[in-house]
Amino acid sequence: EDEEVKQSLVGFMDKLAAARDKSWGWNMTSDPCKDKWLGVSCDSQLQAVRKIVLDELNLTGVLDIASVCKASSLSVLSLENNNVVGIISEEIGNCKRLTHLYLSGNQLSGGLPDSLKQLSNLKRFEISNNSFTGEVPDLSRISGLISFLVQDNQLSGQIPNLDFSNLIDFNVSNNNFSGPIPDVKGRFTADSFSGDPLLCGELVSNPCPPSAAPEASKKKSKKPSTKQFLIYSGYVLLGLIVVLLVALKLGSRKKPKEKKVVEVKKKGKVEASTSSSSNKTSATATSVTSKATEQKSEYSISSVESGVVMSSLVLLSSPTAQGLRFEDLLRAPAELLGKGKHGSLYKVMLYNGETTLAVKRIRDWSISSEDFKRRMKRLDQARHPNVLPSVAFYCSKQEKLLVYEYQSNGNLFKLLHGSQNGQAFDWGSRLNVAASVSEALAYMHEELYEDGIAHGNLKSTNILFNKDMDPCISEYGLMVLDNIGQSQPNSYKNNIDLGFKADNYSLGVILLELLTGKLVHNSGFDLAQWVQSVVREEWTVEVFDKALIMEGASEERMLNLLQIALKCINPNPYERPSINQVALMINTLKDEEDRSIISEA
Ligand SMILES: Nc1ncnc2c1ncn2[C@@H]1O[C@H](COP(=O)(O)OP(=O)(O)OP(=O)(O)O)[C@@H](O)[C@H]1O
Repeated sequence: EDEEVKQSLVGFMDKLAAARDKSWGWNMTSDPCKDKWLGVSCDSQLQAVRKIVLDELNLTGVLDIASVCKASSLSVLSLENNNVVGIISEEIGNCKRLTHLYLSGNQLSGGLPDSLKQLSNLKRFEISNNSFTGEVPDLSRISGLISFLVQDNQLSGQIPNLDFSNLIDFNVSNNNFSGPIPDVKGRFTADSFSGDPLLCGELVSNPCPPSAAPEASKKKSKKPSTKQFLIYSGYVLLGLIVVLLVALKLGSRKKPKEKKVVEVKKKGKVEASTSSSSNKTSATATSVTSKATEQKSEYSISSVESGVVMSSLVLLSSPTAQGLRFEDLLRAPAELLGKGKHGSLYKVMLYNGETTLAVKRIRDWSISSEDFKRRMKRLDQARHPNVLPSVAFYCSKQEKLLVYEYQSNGNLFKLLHGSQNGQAFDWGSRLNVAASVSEALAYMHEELYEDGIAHGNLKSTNILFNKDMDPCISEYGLMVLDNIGQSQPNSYKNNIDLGFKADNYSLGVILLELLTGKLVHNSGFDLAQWVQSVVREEWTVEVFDKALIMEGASEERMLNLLQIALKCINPNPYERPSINQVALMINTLKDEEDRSIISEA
């Protein structure tokens, strides 16, 4: 770990247990990951602290959230059944990757910070048996929450607005909650609400007074209306500022731009010199020459060649693209990374290597410019932390360019099949990838179903690792219809539903890759067929990657994941489960895995 993070962690432990056994580690002369501090688990790739589990250790000190959240990769914090005092401070919002917070059975107090609602990855929130007071912040936007246990505190206000169809554990009993019990979709019984005398509803056999609901909604509707008014005025103001800025920018750029087009026209072609040995294409300013013999930059556009004024680069909402101009892309040194059936991918270094982008050039995509633009803008709205967004795009009749941030940590294919510099890709990390990818895909499917935009080309080379080594699905929605047929031979190209079901199949194949460590296709070998035949012969355990067996990964959970994968690759698309179901099943498995690690620790 980073020295600074280490220092914060030691500070966190100093406050929890000033006098502690030396054998725990937790000091500046050792490393939390390499020297295995008590209760600490690390990410095998990043060597960064992922889990801190310090249950039942008689800790009597103060909880220092600010320090522990300096470990930015922290996903699990568990201090159950100690005697820790203090509060959950606002800095909890810095624990961006936190998925599991277990603080039940302590003497924590104070209100719950508003920043809790920023923890978009949170799955389990368990703080029962403490002395928390006040209202619970609005957690309705944390879509992945599956456990919410806050019983035996002094929380008040209305029951928080959660997605009850997603929750597996829920308990608000023995608090001071009041008002009507929401529709829990038949998933929870009266036990979850007992000991809150001010609650009303059928479940607790305490009918709500007829005035209660309208009163509550009256009160509610009054508050948001002022709030909404402020929000809307904010939007209008923001809109005006943006329009003004754009107008100013356009005004200031107009003249030089016209000049540039004339310049390009005069010079004829935009040229680039290509170094044949390294695939490197450099299209620097000096290479803009009129020599007809030289090759055109791979991603320079035909409209320039034919002298037609080019349409400009459309910048999307990512800050990376701010100020990016099409000319910048044309002039920057570029390296060809891959050339597929439908397009090529370039690594482009801008501003002396300050920014590195990946530019996908797609040819022959029979989509109208309008549809393409609409699609790109729609994709820009559907954002998920595990989906790589496009930062800009360019569209002409002949070709489309899509610009992404370059991810330097490689892709899932390389991690599984390439040389890993001796680093193991362990079962926990594989399950993590499966859970994150399936969740992200489920989110995108839900957001984009109405628009009929599936991924269309999901495979392990399209799962990239970002700087935190979190998996990110790339090239979502660049579906060239042929590709659906490629990943799933029986699909009917024009049917949107089948497009989504094809993603499902592709996800199943990725799960098989994670489980077997084998290539999807290899000189006549077909992974899906092979796994199905081995399972038919009842030699199921034979399919698993030897590295996983050696590591002692749970056979039961590997078998469960295999069952999920087999459901996804069902030859009948309509019998495949939805990605939402798949994500839920994988997350339950991951939770079991996390639980087992916590109980082992
Ligand atoms: N934004 C990115 N940052 C870094 N590497 C990327 C990025 N996007 C793609 N890559 C990598 O570049 C290589 C080439 O990508 P490309 O998309 O051309 O090929 P592919 O994924 O194998 O095939 P397809 O054309 O079917 O998508 C792949 O190894 C891919 O993982």
